[in-house]
Amino acid sequence: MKPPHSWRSTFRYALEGIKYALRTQINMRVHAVISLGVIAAGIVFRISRMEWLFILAACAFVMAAELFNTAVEAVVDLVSPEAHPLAKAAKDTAAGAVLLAAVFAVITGVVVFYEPLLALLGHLL
Ligand SMILES: Nc1ncnc2c1ncn2[C@@H]1O[C@H](COP(=O)(O)OP(=O)(O)OP(=O)(O)O)[C@@H](O)[C@H]1O
Repeated sequence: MKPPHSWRSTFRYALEGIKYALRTQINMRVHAVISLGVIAAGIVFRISRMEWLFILAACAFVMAAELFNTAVEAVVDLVSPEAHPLAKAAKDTAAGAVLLAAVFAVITGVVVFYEPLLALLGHLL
């Protein structure tokens, strides 16, 4: 039996996975940039503690879904490089999870930032 990995190496492998997704998936980079922008907006607009929870959950949800999607794509490409209906089902389902998470994130962003953005526009115009 293989010896268990140390906590440190488990963490390092997880970071390698995140770096792999950032390097190979443009969508992951887009999610990361949008998440940073939304976090900056949260600081600027001084959103409430509850709003922070929703915003951070939405960002984490989208990026976790994208990481799972990347993992599914890698496994499918490994085991079924040629076209197969189950390969299609696996990739499409994983992509569906990302879409669902992204829709939740957009709704969360609108609910949280709608009023402060409107107030800011009111000041500027
Ligand atoms: N082996 C396969 N068999 C059947 N259909 C496939 C297969 N690979 C991909 N597809 C179909 O093509 C679509 C796009 O696949 P692809 O691997 O390009 O995914 P992607 O989401 O565009 O990934 P990437 O982010 O790497 O561009 C899948 O959602 C699926 O419908």
